[in-house]
Parts: sequence; structure tokens; C-alpha cells
Amino acid sequence: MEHFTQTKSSARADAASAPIKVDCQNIDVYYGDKQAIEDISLEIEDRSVTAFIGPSGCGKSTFLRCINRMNDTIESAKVTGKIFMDGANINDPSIDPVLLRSRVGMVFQKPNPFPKSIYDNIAYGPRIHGLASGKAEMDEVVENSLRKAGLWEEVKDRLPAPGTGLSGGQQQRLCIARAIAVSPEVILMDEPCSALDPIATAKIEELIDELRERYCIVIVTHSMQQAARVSQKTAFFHLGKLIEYGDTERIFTNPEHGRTQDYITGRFG
Ligand SMILES: Nc1ncnc2c1ncn2[C@@H]1O[C@H](COP(=O)(O)OP(=O)(O)OP(=O)(O)O)[C@@H](O)[C@H]1O
Repeated sequence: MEHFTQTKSSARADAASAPIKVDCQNIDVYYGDKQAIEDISLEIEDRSVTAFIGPSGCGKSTFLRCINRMNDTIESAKVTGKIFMDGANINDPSIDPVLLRSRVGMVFQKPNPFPKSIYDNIAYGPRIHGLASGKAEMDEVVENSLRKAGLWEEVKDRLPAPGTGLSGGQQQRLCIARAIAVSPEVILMDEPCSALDPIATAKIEELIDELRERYCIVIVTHSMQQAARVSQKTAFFHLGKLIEYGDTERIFTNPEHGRTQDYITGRFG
């Protein structure tokens, strides 16, 4: 059972190549009496993609939701431990969770555009956060966000059309554009391609690769191939614990722990 023991060093087993954006320290999460996350410490690098992998129910999404305090919205959930973003404790009472969630955007498994026009899907966030003064500035925010999400050319002539009328892959890029529109620093993606076909998936993966130049990205994925393709760091979770964390290339070629090896070679999960 040796390899189940999480050590502080395993939370940063390989040399950091970028500054740390999010520093999670000793995180426990409970749903009522049931513990879903056990003492996880993890340092997430800026301007890179970190993949969370592990079998179903191991706590990947629960841990992801700690980073933008989405677990606050689940009544039975209790989170302990500390998470620092650029050195500031995100659970400090002075931090407004709504503002935090604009700095830490989230993209979900199923594309979930608002029942509004393509334009308004993007403009909604900047409007409520007062990020654009006037129509011209808002037009610019909308165009820039759609460009960064690789969707502008496909939708520039139909901005007033409903977002829900786009294809699944386009809807997911719309949701990424919506997250980008409020100038986040971190983007959390919870299985963003699981509802998409291989072509739409390839587009999102390309996009993730471009976005990492500007953002800290964390992605939960069930696809080993996807984790290997898009991420620079990989964290392997099992039964609520962080088993191993390090450079994606190393995790997939030379994992330290037997459980990681078993999982990536498809022996369980
Ligand atoms: N809202 C909730 N209320 C109660 N228990 C929950 C809730 N959300 C998750 N859990 C439990 O917490 C544990 C971790 O779940 P979580 O969804 O974080 O795992 P996961 O690794 O993301 O799984 P999957 O890969 O299937 O999405 C599971 O046992 C799950 O049943």
C-alpha cells in the first residue's frame, strides 16, 4: 500500500517550469459525513495545462470545484484546507465568490449556452461586471473573446442568432468564449469534450493548446490520450487521494506509483 501514501513532494514531483498560480494546501472535502477528498496538496502552474485523471468517483470534479468555490453552492459540501491564488487565500471572508468565479472561469461537460443570442452569451458577463463602457467597447470584447475561442469566423455573420442553435462543438467554444470574456486568469474545464465528436474534440484540444499561452488551465478528463496530448502536468487521483503529480510526459512513460501505472495502462478504472 506504500504507493497510496501522498507525500508533500509528490504534489510537485517534477521541477516547476512556470510560476505557481494556484497553491492548494491540505484540502479535505466532505459531503455530509462522507469524505470525498483527503488531504490533497497541489501546486498548479500558470500558463500551462494541468490534467486531473483517475477512475470515476475518485474526486476529480470535487477537487476542481474547490478552485472557484463552486462547492459553496452544494449545501452538504464542506471544504477545509487552504487555497492560495497568487498568494491570496480564496476562502478568505473578504473574497467575493462571484468575483472569484470571474477570475476562475469554468467550462462544463455539457455545453450550456444561455438561451440568448450568440452576442449576448458573451456580453452577459462583461455587462454584469461593468467591463465595457458602451456598445463599441462591448462589440470589441465580444469579437476578441470569440476570436480567442476560435469561433469568430464561424459566427460573425449570425451574432443575433441563438447560441443554442450552434453545433455541440461550436456551443462548447461559445462557452469557452463566454468564460474568456470576463478576463479570467484560470480556466477550469470539467470533461469539456465528453459530449463532442472527434472532430469537435480535436478543435477544442487545439484551442486549449493556444489558450495556455495566456491562462492557467485545469482540465478533468477520462481520456488518457487527451491528457497526454493537451497537458504539461498530470495529477492522478484515486479514492479521494492524490496519488501522483508531475510532468505529463513522465507520468505517462515512467510513473512512480503502481496504481498510476495500472490506471494509465487500462488495468482498472
Ligand atoms: N453533490 C454531491 N453530493 C454528495 N456526494 C457527492 C456529490 N458530488 C460528488 N459526490 C461524491 O463524491 C465522490 C467524488 O465525486 P466526483 O464527482 O468529484 O468524482 P469524479 O472523479 O469527478 O468522478 P467522474 O469521473 O465520474 O465525474 C463520489 O463518491 C461522489 O459520489
